This record gives sequence, C-alpha cells and structure tokens, in this order.
Amino acid sequence: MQVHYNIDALPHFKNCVITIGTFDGVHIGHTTILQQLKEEAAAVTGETVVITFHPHPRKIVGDVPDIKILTTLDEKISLIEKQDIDHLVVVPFNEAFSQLSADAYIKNFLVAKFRPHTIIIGYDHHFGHDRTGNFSLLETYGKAMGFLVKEIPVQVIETAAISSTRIRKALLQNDIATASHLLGYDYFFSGTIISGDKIGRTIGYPTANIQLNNTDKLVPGDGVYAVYCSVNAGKNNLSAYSSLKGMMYIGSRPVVNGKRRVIEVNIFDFNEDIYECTMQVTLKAFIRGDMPLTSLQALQQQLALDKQAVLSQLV
Ligand SMILES: Cc1cc2nc3c(=O)[nH]c(=O)nc-3n(C[C@H](O)[C@H](O)[C@H](O)COP(=O)(O)O)c2cc1C
Ligand SMILES: Nc1ncnc2c1ncn2[C@@H]1O[C@H](COP(=O)(O)OP(=O)(O)O)[C@@H](O)[C@H]1O
Repeated sequence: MQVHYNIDALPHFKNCVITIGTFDGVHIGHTTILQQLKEEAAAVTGETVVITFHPHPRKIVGDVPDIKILTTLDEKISLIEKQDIDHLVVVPFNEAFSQLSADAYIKNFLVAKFRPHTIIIGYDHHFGHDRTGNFSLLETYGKAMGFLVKEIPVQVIETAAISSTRIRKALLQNDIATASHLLGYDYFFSGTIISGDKIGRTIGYPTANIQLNNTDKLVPGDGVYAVYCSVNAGKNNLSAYSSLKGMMYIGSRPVVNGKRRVIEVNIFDFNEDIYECTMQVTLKAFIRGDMPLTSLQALQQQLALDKQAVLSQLV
C-alpha cells in the first residue's frame, strides 16, 4: 500500500475507486466498507484509494477537542494496509481545509487531485464548510464531471458508526470481549517504559510502567487485565521480545495512596531491565476491578491470585 501525505504530489491514479472516512479503529464495520471498495475497484480494474484525515476532524472543528481515539495514525495505516488497499491518502485536516466550500471540496480536491472513476460514500456523509455537501450534491457533480457515486448500504454505515461508539464504551467499562469482537482484533496500545516508585520489585512483582506514546489514545477502564506484550530492542540494543504473557494494572494504586493514574505490567518469567524501551500491550481479557487493598502484603497475596486467573486466560 502506498501512503500519501502531500495532497499536492499525488500520483496519477488509474480508474480509482475512492472511499472517504476517519476509520478510527479500522473495526469490522470499516472492513466491510473496504471490502465493498475492493469489489467495486476489481469490477473496473481500478485502484482502491482510501482518503482519511489527520488529526481527527472532530478535534479541529467539533465540540470534542479531547476525543479519545482507538487508533493512532500509524496504527490506522498498518490496519488498513492489512486490508490490501492500494493507496491511503492522509489529508492534513486543518482550519483551512475545513473552510473549503462543498463545491470547492468536490472540484478542487476530489476531482482535481484524484480524477475518480467512482466515489463510494454513505448516505449521511457530509463534507465542506459547515458540512453542507452531501450525497446528492456529489451525484449532481458526478453526472456533470463524469464520475460515479455509489452508496454504502445504510445498514453497513449505521453499524460502523454504532460500533465505534460501542467499542469506546466497552473499553471504558472493561468489556474486552465486546471490544475484541467489534474490532475484529484485540485492542492494543504502545508506550515507553518509565520508572515508578520501585516498590514492585520488593514484593516480587516488578511492574513496567508505561507512558503512552500518544495521549489521545483511549485507555481502558481501571482494573487488571490478561495481556500479551512485546518489547522493542531499546536503548542498550537488548533483544526484542514478543508474545510475552503478563498481567496489567490500570489505576491510581490506592494501596500506596497513589494520586496519578498508572498503566503497568508484570511480565511472567521475565527479568530484564527494559527502562526506556517501547512496549506494545495487547488486551486479551479483563480479570477484576481496582481494589482498595490495605497493605503491600495484601497486594502480594492478591497478585498471586491474579496471576493464576491471568494464566487461565492466556493459552
Ligand atoms: C496485576 C496487578 C494488580 C494490581 N492491583 C492493584 C490493586 O488492586 N490496588 C492497588 O492499589 N494497586 C494494585 N496494583 C499496583 C501496585 O500497587 C503496584 O504495582 C505497586 O505499588 C508497585 O508500583 P511500582 O511499579 O511503581 O513500584 C496492581 C499491580 C499489578 C501488576
Ligand atoms: N518481569 C518483569 N516485569 C516487568 N518489569 C520487569 C520485570 N523484570 C524486570 N523488570 C524491570 O523492572 C522494572 C520494574 O520494577 P519496579 O520495581 O516495579 O520499578 P518501577 O517502579 O520503576 O517500575 C521494569 O521497568 C523493568 O525494567
């Protein structure tokens, strides 16, 4: 897949069939749309082009500037790549782009830059300044300028929209099973391993504290999770590790009167200094909620129970 960031230096697309969207999460609703895109393109021996925007338009023009996202741009790119798409165009979404009138958006952006054969969008897709452009305006231009406009079935569009909201809600409510089901893969995030209070090692459970690489990324609800993690080679050219089993805690550590919310992982059967390395964590199951434990001894006993519960989830 070719990824294009500069809309003024796009290649000459061949019979391109385009779809447009934010595709946050690249979940099963989105992959249904990408499947339709591939079928339409195959029928005209054309190239598939996905247009997406970055940052999330709702951060620029919406009422939710601090919206939490399911996928960072890099994650979105690699998930779309897995769908076997020919071209992904990442449009820098800024104030100026948001000011384009619907007519200018069609003429100066879609037609001038892409020369589309077909554009596939949902009935509810709106574009241009104040979101005045819609399906029928695009159809009118299509007839005049020689491109086709096809509709993504209503049910597919609605399912996709409902899914994004449901996935966010499920993750915030610790419902990993629902999130994995709707995403079509297990939710994951990455961060840098930073130092903490160094209490973990004193009770036999060192925990790698993760600082997210992207603070826009949605953090699931507090509690304990069964996870797989991978660690990159990092600062000392250590070995890279993948598919390590572990238990992750998200919360503010009431047992030590913690104030900040932390994300930390105790990796099983592992003993390496991995400070400053990058870790990716994949959530497999939710084990329990945060507990107001009263002593480090109580924590130690609980961690032994958690480990058993986690191991029974990771086969
Ligand atoms: C699997 C797991 C479960 C945890 N559960 C709790 C908990 O229920 N309540 C709590 O206050 N802290 C919990 N913690 C966090 C510990 O308090 C924390 O790991 C310990 O204070 C060491 O912190 P440090 O890594 O900064 O030294 C948990 C940690 C792990 C790895
Ligand atoms: N099994 C393990 N799981 C997690 N981290 C480990 C493990 N073994 C060694 N470490 C190292 O120990 C650190 C965690 O130890 P800990 O005492 O909890 O210190 P901190 O409070 O700084 O996180 C990790 O950042 C990592 O470098």
